[in-house]
Amino acid sequence: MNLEDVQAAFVDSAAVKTRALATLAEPTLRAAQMLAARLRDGRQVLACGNGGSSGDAQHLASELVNRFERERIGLPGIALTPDSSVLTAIANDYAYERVFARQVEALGRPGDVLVAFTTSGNSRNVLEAVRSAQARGLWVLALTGKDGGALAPLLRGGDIELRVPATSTARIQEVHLLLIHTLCTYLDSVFADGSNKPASKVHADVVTLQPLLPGRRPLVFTNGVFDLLHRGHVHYLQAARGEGACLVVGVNSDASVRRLGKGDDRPLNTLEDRMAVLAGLGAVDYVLPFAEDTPLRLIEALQPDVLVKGGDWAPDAIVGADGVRARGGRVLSIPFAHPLSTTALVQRIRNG
Ligand SMILES: O=C(CO)[C@@H](O)[C@H](O)[C@H](O)[C@H](O)COP(=O)(O)O
Ligand SMILES: [Zn+2]
Repeated sequence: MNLEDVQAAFVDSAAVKTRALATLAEPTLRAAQMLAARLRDGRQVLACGNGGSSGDAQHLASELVNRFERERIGLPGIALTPDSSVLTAIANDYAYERVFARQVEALGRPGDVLVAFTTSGNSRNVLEAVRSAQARGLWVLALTGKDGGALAPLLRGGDIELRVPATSTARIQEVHLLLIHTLCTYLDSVFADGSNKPASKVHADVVTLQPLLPGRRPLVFTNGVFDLLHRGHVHYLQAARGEGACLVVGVNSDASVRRLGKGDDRPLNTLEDRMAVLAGLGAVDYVLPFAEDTPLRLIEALQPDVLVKGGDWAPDAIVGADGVRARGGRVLSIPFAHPLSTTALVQRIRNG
């Protein structure tokens, strides 16, 4: 090896990073957002890989538990690679393929994250870990390379693969380290205010909510305008929450409220304000908007176990009822125990 070879290694590494920029910037941001949302929600990160990738798993865990570039709270990151007693026991008593999967089964809880490092996508113990993680309701973030190997087709809808566009294991690993640091920079920005406040209840889209839902079933969904929150609303939302383990409320966007014909000046409160008020209720776990006339898209994406409407809706008239029932779910109409309508309230205020 001469000086030119050394220079070529630098140039090659830089070229791979430049190529990766084109394909990986957007999914890396999405992965960072998912990771932050889960950590905010009290979930933990497990990480695994072989050889250089085992170092990556430990590198990530150390930066989560300790800190990265800014002062922030410690975050729960566990590398599944460094405990030789655990590794040798599992490899000896079961098989080497099981060394990570067994730990995922022992330590992982629904909603946690598995970060799987494999440049080929073919390490069998990493594949087994991914299968175990999926079976337990963990979200999988896979850092791969080459053609994604056998791991890529294993991944499901919500999972994310960051595949480095290169074939050399070393070059792929060099980008994996960049990805680790980029994820950590994002986590710094989220947690550096010293806060460990829980995940925001308000979501702009179902995509950021989805990762927080594993382990939160039966999932209850309801929807409405909630322009001026009154006692009837609060009572029915509490009753709805009582039907399951998690209540998601879909809220009509301002334009979608205007299309309901409640009056030219409605909604009185903006979508942002209406969602913030709902998020303040203990009964409400998550709030997200829908811009269409009906919340059907949200219902199809969330697949609730219980679909609820407040007031005098006949269950059969509730949008999405057929799909929920077809999946074995329940559809309920919860009458307002305190029948106050926002429209009537507005009228009374206007009339003085
Ligand atoms: O660090 C290196 C090569 O740069 C090696 O230790 C490399 O990580 C090992 O060969 C691994 O077993 C490769 O596994 P994988 O990336 O294909 O999952
Ligand atoms: Zn290496």
